[in-house]
Amino acid sequence: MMAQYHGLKADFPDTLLFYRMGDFYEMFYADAERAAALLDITLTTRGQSAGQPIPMAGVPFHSVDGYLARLIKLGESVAICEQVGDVATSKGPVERKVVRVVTPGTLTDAELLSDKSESLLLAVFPGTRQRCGLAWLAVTQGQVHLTECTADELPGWLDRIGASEILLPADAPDTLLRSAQAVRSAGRAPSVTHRPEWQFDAALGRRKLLDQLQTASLAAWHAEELPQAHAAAAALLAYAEHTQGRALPHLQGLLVERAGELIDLPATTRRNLELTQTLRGEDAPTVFSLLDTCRTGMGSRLLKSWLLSPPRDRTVAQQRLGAIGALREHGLAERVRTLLKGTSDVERISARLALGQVRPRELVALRQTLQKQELPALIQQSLEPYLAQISEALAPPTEAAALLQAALLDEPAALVRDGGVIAPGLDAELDELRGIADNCDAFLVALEARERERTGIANLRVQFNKVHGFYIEVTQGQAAKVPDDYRRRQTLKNAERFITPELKAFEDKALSAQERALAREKWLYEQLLVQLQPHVPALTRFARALATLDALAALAERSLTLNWQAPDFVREPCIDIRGGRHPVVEARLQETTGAPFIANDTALGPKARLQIITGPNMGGKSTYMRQVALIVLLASIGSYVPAARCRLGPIDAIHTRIGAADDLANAQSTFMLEMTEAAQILHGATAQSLVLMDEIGRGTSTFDGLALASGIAAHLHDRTQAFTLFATHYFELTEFPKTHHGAFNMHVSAADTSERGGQDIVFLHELQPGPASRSYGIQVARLAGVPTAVVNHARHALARLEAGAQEAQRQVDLFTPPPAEAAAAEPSAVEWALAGIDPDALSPRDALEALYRLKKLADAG
Ligand SMILES: Nc1ncnc2c1ncn2[C@@H]1O[C@H](COP(=O)(O)OP(=O)(O)OP(=O)(O)O)[C@@H](O)[C@H]1O
Repeated sequence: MMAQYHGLKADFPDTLLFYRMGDFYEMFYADAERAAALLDITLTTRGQSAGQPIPMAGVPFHSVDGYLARLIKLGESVAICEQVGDVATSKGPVERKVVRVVTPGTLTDAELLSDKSESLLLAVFPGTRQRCGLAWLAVTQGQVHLTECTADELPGWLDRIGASEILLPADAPDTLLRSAQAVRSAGRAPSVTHRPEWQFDAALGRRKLLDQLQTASLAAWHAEELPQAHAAAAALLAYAEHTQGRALPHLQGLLVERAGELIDLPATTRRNLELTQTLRGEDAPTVFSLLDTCRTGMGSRLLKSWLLSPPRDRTVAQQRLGAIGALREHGLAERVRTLLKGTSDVERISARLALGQVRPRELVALRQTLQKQELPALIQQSLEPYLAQISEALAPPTEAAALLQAALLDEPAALVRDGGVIAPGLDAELDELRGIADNCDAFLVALEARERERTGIANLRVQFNKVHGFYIEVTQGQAAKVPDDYRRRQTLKNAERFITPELKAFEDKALSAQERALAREKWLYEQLLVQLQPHVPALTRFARALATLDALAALAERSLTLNWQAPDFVREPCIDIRGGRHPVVEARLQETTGAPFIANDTALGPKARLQIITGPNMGGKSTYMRQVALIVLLASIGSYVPAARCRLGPIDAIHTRIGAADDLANAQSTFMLEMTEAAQILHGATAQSLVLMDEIGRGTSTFDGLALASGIAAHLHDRTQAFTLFATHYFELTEFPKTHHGAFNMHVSAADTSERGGQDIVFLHELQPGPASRSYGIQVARLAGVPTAVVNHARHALARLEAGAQEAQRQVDLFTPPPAEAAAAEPSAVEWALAGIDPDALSPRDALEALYRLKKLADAG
């Protein structure tokens, strides 16, 4: 047995091997020690090897899911090895096989997956000449995604994809490994798995994709010219198949994603806007938790993917807005949502069906969903084109429904091996086997009656004994009358005992009827899965339509409940918002104090593109800036927005530099992090980007900070020309608009009632034109309970400082650009890029690409 174990383990050196022994999965040697530590299970020993006891640890097979879930969370992978041979006929240890490998990026088990998020597997091929290929998928979805990018762009892509597991070639450079390990998806680093280099082969990948899509060319997907991505796809598909122990017939979609198609949402933006996680790492309250009133898991997952990947092109958003508009009418959204209640997760069930892992109860849930006919009929009533399109895809695959109806009991057992899954009437043999087991006597009585009639022997008897089994007994006097097909089994003094082919067959069946009924059910179930396979693509389409409708209906419901309005998209550059609100803060206020949220306007355009926002702490600056970004994002995914009106021009990115959380894990100081993020924004933002800068520079001394903040504001205004919201505590910056025509001052209002005999400062949260008249830091400190003596001290110090500062400011002009020579001393972006090009090493295609790149840089500069 240990020899068999070692043979199997050799194929999975880095994976925990769960070796099935009776009712347990056992682990040995280092696996046992690791699992015992991770799972807190007992480490024992078994037998000896080279004079040493063999460490062993095990988990019971019936509770394996819980242990798997814990191991996967810890980033481990597990190879499940089952007994596949027949215990009764095996000589030596029963044949065993690894039937599948459970890894963080290839989960399919309903118990291990979250309803609301995908578990993604990503393969990265470092490629040649600085061009990387990426291919990714969720095994529970039907689509492979491809892209190619430069090495510089890679971290951005890794962040956006947020894979649970990343495949790299064994010889991947260290920089790539570090980039992969730096990604955080839901607060966790992905597990990195190395695969042999030869698996990253472009020709192989292309062929695999063609096979998967059953097509002769990838041109229809615009995926022919992506050799690096093909190489990644080769490793991706091979690994996915390897883990599932089979082909993945349901992967029939391909999507090429190109940089420039999506609005850029860097990881910092996703975090700062608290899109799917709060800054503390919780799931709620977030924008997604507020939006997600979907009725199904697949709807929630789709909505989340919409939120995180807003397209730049407005076609999709317009389409969704049209559908939401129609769903808002005549209570259609609510009717749809009522019908969607109780809908099963068709997407995941279809994937598990394709992988042969689906359980009987999932199929019954699928059947119930397929039998609901009201939804397409209801949607059909709407004349809205996108809903009409969805309604067509919502016609359930009736043949699959019929197969399921005929095959399965209404309340089947949880597992096929327990029996009680297949419906009566599907299979005569199973019905008979069950009949025998349930009703052996009745069969024998009926047989006896038939044989008496056939032979004319009135006292013929059908009987059973343990030694001889079933027999037909005829008295000696009547023995001559027996038909030819009677075979003598035993002769007694005054009776003959016979067996007939029919009775022999019955005997075989009866003796093992129950066992055989179980085996037959298992076989029939497998047959059912085979028969259902051709319907998987239709089921996947059906699932997609349901999920889309669910997500749209949720957005429609939200827009009605939260009083949101449809945005307008325009060609001219602008962000024009009337009565904008921060949806999450508004909802929180309503839940807690019941205080109203104060709506604010935003008017940004080419001539007024940089707001300098001042005002007291707690005044609402961060809330205001985030709300603008959220309204832009929500509009871009095709949702209604929390505003009375919103006109929005083209947007290519939302950049944010907010807050000052130390990134201790990466050993970066607050200030270093602040500047790294600022640098990324200054390099990445364009005139179509929205940039949020919250108190940049406060991580260092006043002069340093102020000088940097003014330099950054000037760059964003003069060079980048992005739409910028620039919140600051440096009053000096309120002078900025005087010399920069595209900048203007705004402030959040507050009233200090202390001077009028009141106790507190009152925040009005209203954004008003012009700079704040004064700083309220000291009032806020008093509000927070800082001792009066300290507050008084601070007041005096402030008065002295202000007097000094006025004097100093007269002498320094912060916003004068540096002398021309100093600026020229630094090479421009184009010069930098040129220095990095070696003309002799370029192919004609690369040269052309480089030329385009340089041109773009020059234009941006
Ligand atoms: N428009 C608004 N209407 C009602 N309440 C608001 C509004 N804006 C902000 N608030 C309330 O004020 C609180 C503080 O807002 P916010 O964090 O935006 O202030 P801030 O000016 O950025 O403060 P700091 O400079 O200290 O970060 C919010 O948590 C919210 O409860």
